[in-house]
Amino acid sequence: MEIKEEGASEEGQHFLPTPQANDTGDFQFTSIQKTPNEPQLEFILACKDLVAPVRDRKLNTLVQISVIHPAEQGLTRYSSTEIVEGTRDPLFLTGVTFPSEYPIYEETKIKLTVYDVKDKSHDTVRTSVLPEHKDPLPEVGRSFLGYASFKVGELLKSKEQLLVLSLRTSDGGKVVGTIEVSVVKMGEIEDGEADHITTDVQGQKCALVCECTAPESVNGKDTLPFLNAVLKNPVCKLYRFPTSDNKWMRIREQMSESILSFHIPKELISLHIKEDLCRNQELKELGELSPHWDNLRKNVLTHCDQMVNVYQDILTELSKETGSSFKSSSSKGEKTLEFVPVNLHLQRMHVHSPHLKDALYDVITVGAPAAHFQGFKNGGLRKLLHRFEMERRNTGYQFIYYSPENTAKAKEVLSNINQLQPLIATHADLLLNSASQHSPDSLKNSLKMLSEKTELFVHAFKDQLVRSALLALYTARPGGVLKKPPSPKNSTEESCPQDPPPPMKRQDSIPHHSDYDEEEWDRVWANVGKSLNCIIAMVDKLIERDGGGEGGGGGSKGGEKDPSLVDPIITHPREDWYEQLYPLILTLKDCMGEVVNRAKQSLTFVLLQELAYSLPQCLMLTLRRDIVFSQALAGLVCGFIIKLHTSLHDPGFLQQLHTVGLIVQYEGLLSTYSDEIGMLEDMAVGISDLKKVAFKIIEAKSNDVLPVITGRREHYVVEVKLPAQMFEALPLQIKEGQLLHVYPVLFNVGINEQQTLAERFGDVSLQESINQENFELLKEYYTTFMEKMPPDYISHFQEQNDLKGLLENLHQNIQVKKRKNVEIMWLAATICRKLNGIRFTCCKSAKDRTSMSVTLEQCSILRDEHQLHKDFFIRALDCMRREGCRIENVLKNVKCRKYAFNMLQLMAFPKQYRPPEGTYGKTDT
Ligand SMILES: O=P(O)(O)O[C@H]1[C@H](O)[C@@H](O)[C@H](O)[C@H](O)[C@@H]1OP(=O)(O)O
Repeated sequence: MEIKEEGASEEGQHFLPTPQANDTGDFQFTSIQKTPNEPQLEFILACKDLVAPVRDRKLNTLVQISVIHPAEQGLTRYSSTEIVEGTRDPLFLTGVTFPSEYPIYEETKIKLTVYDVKDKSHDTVRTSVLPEHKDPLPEVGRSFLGYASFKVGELLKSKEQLLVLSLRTSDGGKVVGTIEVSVVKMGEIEDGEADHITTDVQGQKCALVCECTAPESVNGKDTLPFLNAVLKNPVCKLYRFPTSDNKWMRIREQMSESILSFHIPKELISLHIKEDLCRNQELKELGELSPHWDNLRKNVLTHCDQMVNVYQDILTELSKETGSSFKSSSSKGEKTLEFVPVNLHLQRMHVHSPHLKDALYDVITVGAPAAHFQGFKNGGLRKLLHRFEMERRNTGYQFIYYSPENTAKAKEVLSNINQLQPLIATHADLLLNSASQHSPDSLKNSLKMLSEKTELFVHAFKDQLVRSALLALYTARPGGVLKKPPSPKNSTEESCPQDPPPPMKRQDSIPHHSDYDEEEWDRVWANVGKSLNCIIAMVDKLIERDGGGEGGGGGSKGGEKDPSLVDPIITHPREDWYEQLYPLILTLKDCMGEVVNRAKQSLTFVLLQELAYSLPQCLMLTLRRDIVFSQALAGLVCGFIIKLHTSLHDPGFLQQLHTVGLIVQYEGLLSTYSDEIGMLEDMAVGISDLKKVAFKIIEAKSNDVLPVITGRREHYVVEVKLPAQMFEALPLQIKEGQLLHVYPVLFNVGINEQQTLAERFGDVSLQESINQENFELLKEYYTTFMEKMPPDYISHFQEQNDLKGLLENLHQNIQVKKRKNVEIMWLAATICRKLNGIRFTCCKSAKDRTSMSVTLEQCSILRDEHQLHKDFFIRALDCMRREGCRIENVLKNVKCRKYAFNMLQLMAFPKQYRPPEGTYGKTDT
């Protein structure tokens, strides 16, 4: 068949197969036998004896790979190799990979077109995916040398899965060299596995025999279906690079988006709505207040109700985005997508190198969590929150100042009450149930549970804040102040609502009122404990008299019984336990109800104070913080799930997970200049807020594997589901639902031209203090890690890693005032990887600077951990930046295959962060 390049579309579309792409119509095609979730076909290319159109011209060649689907005549551009310079026998380091989802069959035809590139700066100026051209695109800066084509089935059935094809001119006549196509299989155990292409790589003779050691199943293939439920639209790229001992390593780069980008924000917004509705209800139930406070409450409620509507509208809009898994950089300012992280991806590098175990290196790349729609004119959260708090502390009246810690405490106690009260009621009912069954063992167990929960409940109120809030609320009640007639201010307040409000009450002069009976609260509160003791005593007595008294009730504690309360109990042989216990349980519930009532109202009054000051501003700040947190959380959950799945078979990791928790390290590339200062301020708070998140692993009971979030702004629990088989293999502590903690740290180093301005004329103190503060956090984590992990683990760990040295080095680099000190990022990332942590890289859009950084990190790992040949470091870097996943990321975001840098900008970049010629330029972002 004559191949005509009809309707050739831009490379890169292959990773987004349309539904039609899978539709084979009436035709029956032969599927390729494949390992689940592994690419269907991967091959590498080399040319030999290429004939230059002009004699003596040195050839700079690349191969463009196109696909002709069997049911169609048209040709789809699929990918390209890198340009290999100055040789007639180019051996390409960039290979070709067809992911498992790609509609490829044995009948699919592959066309390989070889070009001679004359001007590299033009080579990647293939900008748009949209226009469809009838004829081959006029190739600026390159000329056609020859082409060859083959059917996938021919390659797969060929001897040793190798084809040597003649390259012909476009009229199909003249042979202009040969091209070798060789199938590769990553990570498969093959004795004496060999590459068959022998050639000279840039004058370096490579022993082209890959002596692959049996690789471990780094993919955790059994966990992949589960992981694939959250990862979507993978893009895969394949490379082979020489090692320092002249062997080959193979690298597969993969980049996937995640449906968590949208799922987590939706979950979170629903929780905010629930939390705020509940708070609004509690404000309404605060009871009668004096006119000043009542007006304040009305005002607060009006605004808070409006705010709930705002969240509801956003949720409605987001709910329309069913199935979405990617927010592009160009949508970062869209109001309805504010809660969704920008350009979130898993960037994975799978390395298969001789003599070493296969290894996976994951980085989550995402735009810095920031409130783009609200903008950065007044800075970001770090500054805004600080300023707001200072103003609140120092100005105004009309409200009582409670510190942010006290406000947070009030929210925590309220939430504990809301959780514990129904729990205690349930356990009390279970106790009655056991009593009616006359079962001593079950009675003891129920009592144990009831005692534990009630003790927690009583403990929740052991706080001075509740006392002071009770008094404050007392004085805010209409009757509360009237009891003290001598105060004219107080008496007028009741009769004359228009009068000026009472002066602000400072926290350092916590409300005090002589008529207020502080001990009343103590009595109410203590009654809960007392009524529990009555129940314990009664259970002990019932069991004892039943003849089963081998040790008393499960919950009783020496000295805690109040005999005066137990004595009046009249008992009978084989008495009705239910009847004996029922009134005591009723009393417990009543006492608890009383405590809950008072505490709830008083703490809600504390929350009223928080909202009362500078109301719209306060709510906007909360919204901003929620937005930033949502973006950060979506990334974190994605990172956590991926980490869990890839490390599930590592007992050391699992132990670390439940004894120490996980370090989560963020690399920021934002500059401390102009708007990006605000972004960094948002990001710093968003990441720090992730401390409020804990994970819990639960067994998946259905096909719905999406994580579930519970909690409220002060504390969230993310439940991650695992299939039964995997769940069973977990350590007991994790299976029992122990909360798993994360320790986020952020290190930022601005690298662009804006950072140059900041360093010369601006201020870098924000970056300095963030790095300093986060270094302390990282050090704390390391100390806990060393303390909590078992000694034999630690001694082995220390043999392998000099973490102490790395930390010292990082500290010195943070202290030293060196411009664009990118060593900080390398050290922080290395420490994170060695500590089994979750890695993130962020810039404004996670598109350009992030791409430079992750590709540099990947190649540095290949150099340091997998003996990448030192002469190939830059070539490997250029391959990844030119034809790898990250250029596809740029294309996905801005529909243009160019990093958004210009020459001037790049001159300001540290050298290793500059992309190769022809891959950057002006784009419409
Ligand atoms: O992915 P980023 O590095 O945040 O993209 C920047 C790019 O670095 C910069 O050179 C360019 O001028 C744009 O500002 C890019 O940001 P966009 O958000 O506009 O893609």
